[in-house]
Amino acid sequence: MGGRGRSRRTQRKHFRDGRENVWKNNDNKSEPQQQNKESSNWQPFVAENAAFNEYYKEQGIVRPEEWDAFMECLRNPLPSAFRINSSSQFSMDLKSQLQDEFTKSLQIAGEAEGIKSLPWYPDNFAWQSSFSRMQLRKNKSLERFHEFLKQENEIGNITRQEAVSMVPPLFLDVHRDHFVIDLCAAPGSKTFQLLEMIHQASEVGSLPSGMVVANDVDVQRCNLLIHQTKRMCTANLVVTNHEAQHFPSCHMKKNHENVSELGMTQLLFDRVLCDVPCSGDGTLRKAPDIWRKWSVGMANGVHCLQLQIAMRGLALLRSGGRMVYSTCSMNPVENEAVVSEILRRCGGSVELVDVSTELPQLIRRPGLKSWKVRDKGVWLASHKDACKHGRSGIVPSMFPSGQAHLDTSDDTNENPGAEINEDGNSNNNGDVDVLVPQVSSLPLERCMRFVPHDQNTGAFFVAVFHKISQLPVLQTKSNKHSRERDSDSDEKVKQGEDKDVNETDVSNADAGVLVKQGEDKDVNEEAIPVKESDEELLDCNPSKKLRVESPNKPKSRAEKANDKRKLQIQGKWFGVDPVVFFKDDAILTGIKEFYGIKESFPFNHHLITRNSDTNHVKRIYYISESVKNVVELNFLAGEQLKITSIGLKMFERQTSREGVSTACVFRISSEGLPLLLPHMTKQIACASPADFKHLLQYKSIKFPDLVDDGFREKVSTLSLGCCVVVLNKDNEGSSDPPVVDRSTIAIGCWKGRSSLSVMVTAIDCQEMLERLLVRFETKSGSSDINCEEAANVDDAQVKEVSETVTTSDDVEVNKE
Ligand SMILES: C[S@@+](CC[C@H](N)C(=O)[O-])C[C@H]1O[C@@H](n2cnc3c(N)ncnc32)[C@H](O)[C@@H]1O
Repeated sequence: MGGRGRSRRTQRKHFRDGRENVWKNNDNKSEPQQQNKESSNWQPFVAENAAFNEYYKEQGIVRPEEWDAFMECLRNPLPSAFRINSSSQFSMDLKSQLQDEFTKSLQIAGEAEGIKSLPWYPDNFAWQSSFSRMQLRKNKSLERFHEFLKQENEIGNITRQEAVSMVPPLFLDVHRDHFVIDLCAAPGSKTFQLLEMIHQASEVGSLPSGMVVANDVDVQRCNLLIHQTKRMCTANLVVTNHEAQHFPSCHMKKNHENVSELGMTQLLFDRVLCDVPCSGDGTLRKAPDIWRKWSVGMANGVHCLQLQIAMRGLALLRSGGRMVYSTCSMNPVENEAVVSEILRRCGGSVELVDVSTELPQLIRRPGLKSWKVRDKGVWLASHKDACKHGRSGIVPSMFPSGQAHLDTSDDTNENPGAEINEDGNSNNNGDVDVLVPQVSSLPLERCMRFVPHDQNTGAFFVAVFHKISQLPVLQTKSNKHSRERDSDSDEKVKQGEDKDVNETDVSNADAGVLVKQGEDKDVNEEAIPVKESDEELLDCNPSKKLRVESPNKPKSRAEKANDKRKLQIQGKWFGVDPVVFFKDDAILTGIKEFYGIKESFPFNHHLITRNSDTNHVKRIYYISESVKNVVELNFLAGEQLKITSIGLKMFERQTSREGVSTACVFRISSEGLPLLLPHMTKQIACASPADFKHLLQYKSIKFPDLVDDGFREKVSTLSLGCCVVVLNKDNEGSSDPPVVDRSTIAIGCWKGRSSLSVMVTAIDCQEMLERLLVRFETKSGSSDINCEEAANVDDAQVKEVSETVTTSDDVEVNKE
């Protein structure tokens, strides 16, 4: 069924402006220069950075003889790539169009292909073009292809995504029944991919038993994430807004009476994706401003956060589950160093998976076993060097051995340590650390490095972990730092919040202290002293506290004045509408009766709103069984999750400008229609291809202008208000209600007093028209859908859609 995705580009704009388009200013001659060089602040990008060269040559990330090819590739703009949404109704049509039409039309005379499918991506669903985004925008001969990409991306039939960025979800091995969390998810291209995997091969009208939690700390970027994932039209997604390293445990108190009913007591995941924030130098080809900004400090500065996030990810992972850690950075401090520290901290409870036999066509290189750390122009081969030089920001886990050098008291002056200074000259004083960098004994060759010149991509790093058993118990500290943290927690308790498992888990996860593993041991139970070195690591990146509303907090004047919104901030989290199960029996019975929703469809307990005031509910969202369980658990755990978006918009309150009084004020939203239609028995009419096409073309048609008598008669029997028009593909008699399958094409409409109007956005109408034209033309050469009857409909007769069609096109954050 059609009608995927509502969208506008506004929300993407600020993000795009920040990250892309930067090649516009690039002086690189491989791109046409379109910038007005007269503009006073125009600065060419220089694709060169001496510190970058020095750093990566020394780290040996590519062999010396490859260096030039590596740099040459990095200086060239990234070819644009995209993925067909495998769960889209039109996925096969799109694949055919790419294979049959664009592969030929984009072939550069006598040169390589203009587009080709990526051989390592399953089922030819991922494609890469030979053109950069800039070329697509500026080159007239690529206009049709560019329009195709934009439209299909907006609808949700494809996702434009860098090729190597598609790799991490592939190694997660996601199944339909998996609970998956994407801890750093915005802007959401990997979340979208995960959702596709969950939904793959779903029967029409049914939902998978798995679900995805997509989290990001940044509210703006969370909005982008919501915007991206809305295109997927899924009831199996929860978007949250937490610091990943502090992601709540969300488990109910032991012996809670609802435990058996719910079947789960704690929110654990089968799959965890940690696509962590990073220095991003793997994206140099699409963001050449990084050439100017790059410094070693960028990587050193995020190492601790990356580690904390990954450790939290493992704590949230079920035993037996898989976690993928990835960055778009080439820096070993953000990559192999983090992986090594994870392995050290987790002992035998986590292993690095050898995935060398998975996706054999994907070219990858093994992780580094040896590297050095650089700080403020000085090379450091061990933590000992860092101590000698008073480099407090450099922590033991950045080095291959991970070993802390604790005693810095006497030998600082005695042996200032070896170093290579800013000019690259050795200041070595005889300390072998620098000359012979540490070599890790961990199986880091199992990590995967993707370098640009191997398959004309960006650079990426991916490591796959398997959690064998519960992590070693991470303990509360008995020293001054832990006391400080404890006093924070105490304050929270005083403020009225339950001392919950989260906070304790958070500090423990931060500490990441290794102690003996205890079966079924609660993380809170034991207190074991920790080494000072762990304290250093813990403290290297202090994080902000969760912002929790305190019930006893006196109200500010602004809050008092905001009484109208009072009900909407009754949830636990400031600024986030509460998640409320919609239980208004009268409305629900009315909806079920109006659309003839079958009893077999799981309905009543699957509807939620974001408004406690049920009399003024505008939108009702549908949630899958898996998401319902998570919401219920979250309530029982004291609303640990800060949920910014959840579920699939299924019904929207609709008013008619004509003043038509309808028996049901809730219309079916385009997003919800594909799921609901197979379970509906009323308010459905089957249209001939000609009438269907007219509706898409003219948006509103007066009853006498409907071409097909049978369709006109059927429409006359429908109640006033929302209805569904299904395309009668073969133009033959169909059952009533029609049999719905994956190929069924349907649109939401509004039956007014004198006309039938579509309730689908313009872009969805256009897309559907185009797809139908292609399908019908291919099938019969000259088809009904391509008929000229539209010409008989006098344009003057086609008035504007008379009813208010409320399509919230911008990012909708499940707000009322
Ligand atoms: C590399 S991007 C993720 C890209 C995303 N996975 C995708 O494929 O579209 C890293 C994200 O981490 C988020 N982030 C940064 N610090 C974070 C934290 N402490 N917790 C959660 N997210 C964080 C950033 O806002 C950013 O959106």
